[in-house]
Amino acid sequence: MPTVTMERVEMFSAAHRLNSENLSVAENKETFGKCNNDNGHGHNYVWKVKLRGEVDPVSGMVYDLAKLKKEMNLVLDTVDHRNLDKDVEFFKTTVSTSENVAIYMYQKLKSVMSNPSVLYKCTIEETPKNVFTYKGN
Ligand SMILES: Nc1nc2c(c(=O)[nH]1)N=C([C@H](O)[C@H](O)COP(=O)(O)OP(=O)(O)OP(=O)(O)O)CN2
Ligand SMILES: [Zn+2]
Repeated sequence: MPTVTMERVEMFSAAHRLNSENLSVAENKETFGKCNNDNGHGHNYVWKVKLRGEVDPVSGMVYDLAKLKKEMNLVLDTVDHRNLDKDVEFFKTTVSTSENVAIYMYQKLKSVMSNPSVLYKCTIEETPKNVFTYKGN
């Protein structure tokens, strides 16, 4: 059967602070600079989910978009209008860089998808200039 990729894009707003519990106060300042500011800062993140799979001959779809929308919303609810470091368990022990946000969103989505085998990659655009992609490996 022909293989097709499909992509859905969502946005969310969240606050965070780059700080590692494995670094001293001075090392955190040195490593993360302004992003280590005590009171944090925020982003309007863009989240792109790409699926890849065979087109089902009956439905004509790789994956039902209505289903994907619901599943992505379950993940968005955990981060949108949140403080990532304080509200999301994953980031209590993992620095909230966009590399790790991409990993979190990928793993969380995979855990709620009815057919996770078609999940190809998740991309996080922290700003239009800073873009991060995780493919699950
Ligand atoms: N590898 C990473 N480096 C940095 C990350 C990250 O997630 N991964 N994040 C940050 C900060 O959190 C911050 O989001 C950077 O944003 P911003 O200051 O807007 O980015 P730039 O400095 O590139 O923007 P300019 O417009 O060029 O000033 C930092 N590093
Ligand atoms: Zn940031």
